[in-house]
Amino acid sequence: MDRAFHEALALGIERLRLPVDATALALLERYADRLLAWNRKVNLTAITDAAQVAEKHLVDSLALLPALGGARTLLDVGSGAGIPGVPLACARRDLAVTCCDSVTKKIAFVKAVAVELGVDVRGVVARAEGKPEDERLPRAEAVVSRALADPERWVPLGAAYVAEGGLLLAMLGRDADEAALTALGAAHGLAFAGLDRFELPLSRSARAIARWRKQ
Ligand SMILES: C[S@@+](CC[C@H](N)C(=O)[O-])C[C@H]1O[C@@H](n2cnc3c(N)ncnc32)[C@H](O)[C@@H]1O
Repeated sequence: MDRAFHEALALGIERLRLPVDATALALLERYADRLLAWNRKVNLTAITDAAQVAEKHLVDSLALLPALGGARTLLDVGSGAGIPGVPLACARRDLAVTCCDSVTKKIAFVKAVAVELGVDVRGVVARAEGKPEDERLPRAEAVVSRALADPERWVPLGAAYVAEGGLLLAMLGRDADEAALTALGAAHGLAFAGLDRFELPLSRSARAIARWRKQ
């Protein structure tokens, strides 16, 4: 990967004060390299510029690290090429990650890259419809999705996969509204646990991460 990739990754990690060690940096670089290599044959991402991959895929995923707390299992619903699940597994090597997507070729990439990197990521081809047992999907201590659905659809769907006492996470943009998110969670048995706003340093894109706890 080129210098712009390394600078974008380092800047994001520094600005957001993310706990990413040297081993994780090496794994993240290999993940980005494999993503772009596969992307020449299989359509996995519209982003092909290395610095943008660093910021919009890697840093955006790693921004979830503080929100995960002590969770030991993570389910990423609609992971596509493994985003955010695989970057999180690179940084938190004690975390058991399941990536699920309804598209077989995307999960084929997730499985291949997990073996190549030696990270704890399981890929499952499934269409998540809120019935974890029928879908061979786990109930996890943290459940997340990126770019899958708006909060009104994601909260009821994602809540079905959260273990008792676990966290549901939503990756949102500028419009995130704390009062609406609190009410939405309450309607589905979730206690609102916080909204963290930040900005991606290069693109200056506004982001927010919402957290709810299953009671
Ligand atoms: C816009 S892509 C986002 C992919 C990835 N999370 C990212 O941020 O790059 C949405 C993905 O969700 C998958 N998807 C949509 N609905 C799904 C469902 N109900 N269960 C599993 N995967 C789903 C699609 O196949 C697609 O790969």
